Amino acid sequence: MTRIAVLGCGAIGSLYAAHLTRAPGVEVWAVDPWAEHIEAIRDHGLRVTGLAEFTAAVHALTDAAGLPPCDLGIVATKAQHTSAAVEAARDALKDAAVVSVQNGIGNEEAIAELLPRVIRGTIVTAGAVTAPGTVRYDAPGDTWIGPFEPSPARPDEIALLADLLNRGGLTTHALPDVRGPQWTKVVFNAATSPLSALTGLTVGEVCTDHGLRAQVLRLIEEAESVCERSGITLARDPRDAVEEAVLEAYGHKPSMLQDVLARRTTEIAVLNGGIAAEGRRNGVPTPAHDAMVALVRGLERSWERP
Ligand SMILES: NC(=O)C1=CN([C@@H]2O[C@H](COP(=O)(O)OP(=O)(O)OC[C@H]3O[C@@H](n4cnc5c(N)ncnc54)[C@H](OP(=O)(O)O)[C@@H]3O)[C@@H](O)[C@H]2O)C=CC1
Ligand SMILES: CC(C)(CO)C(=O)C(=O)O
Repeated sequence: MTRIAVLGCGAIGSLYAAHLTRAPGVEVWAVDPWAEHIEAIRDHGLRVTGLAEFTAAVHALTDAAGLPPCDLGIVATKAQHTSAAVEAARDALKDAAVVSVQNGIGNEEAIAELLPRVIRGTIVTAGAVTAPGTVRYDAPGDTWIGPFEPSPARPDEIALLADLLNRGGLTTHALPDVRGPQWTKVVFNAATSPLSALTGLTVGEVCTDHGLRAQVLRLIEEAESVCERSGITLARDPRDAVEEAVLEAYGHKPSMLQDVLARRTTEIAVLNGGIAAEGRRNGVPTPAHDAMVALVRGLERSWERP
């Protein structure tokens, strides 16, 4: 039996937790502070709607102190909660290989500060929690996992996680180096999510609006210059990811827009902020990404008004 902890049981954590229960010999434990959601999962199971329709039996907790020792961990909180979530689950995960399925740059570094064996991950799966205990699966998408170079998980652990995700129904690729797919996703998110968050438009609406599309392309070009200078080879042209999003996820509200609608702090610091920081390290100017950071931070600040 493989015991897997999922830290953060929101949209992505719920999708990964539910699908993993479909792999043979897996026990899934999910942790999330949202008491109503956890109670609904305990009482009725975790319900998936949309692209897949099933209900999964997941052990659900509001406090990571109740986790048993686990073989694998999946971090699916927003980036700003990574350290707190992993710290709380540290005992249960001390012998586990732990993957980040989050967006942005720096989550693996945060996990590796607390745990010894880390898996770099990136995903294109999309969804949203629609009611306590229910997650809607919005867009299909692959998952890429591989060693986090400074504190790598063992190859057999990475292969096991890939196998279980595949058997659970989430197409997963285990690669020796996941930086290309990860940066491709980061560039896509940074080029589209803040524009969605600032306008309230879905990813498809942003990418098909004449004026906004020009900004999307400008953000992509700027990020490509950063990657080029840093020696990061993107796995694909981010413009193709934009076309794909229009076709496959037109109506999806990116998680950054979901945050803005709920007036929660966004992940702008690890998306556009991550690209801008990498640019600064290597002397590549990033005025368009800097503007996105300033605008989204300004929006967040406006919520502080009484
Ligand atoms: N939604 C999507 O379609 C996609 C999201 N992603 C990425 O996946 C990651 C997760 O996003 P998403 O699922 O949308 O986010 P959600 O906000 O839906 O879920 C995150 C959950 O983590 C919980 N949480 C906060 N702090 C802790 C903690 N200390 N321990 C355990 N749980 C905690 C949150 O609770 P609370 O709300 O109370 O803070 C929330 O329920 C992000 O990095 C996002 O960018 C990637 C691809 C697509
Ligand atoms: C699904 C996708 C790609 C949409 O932009 C995403 O990563 C998000 O919602 O944060």
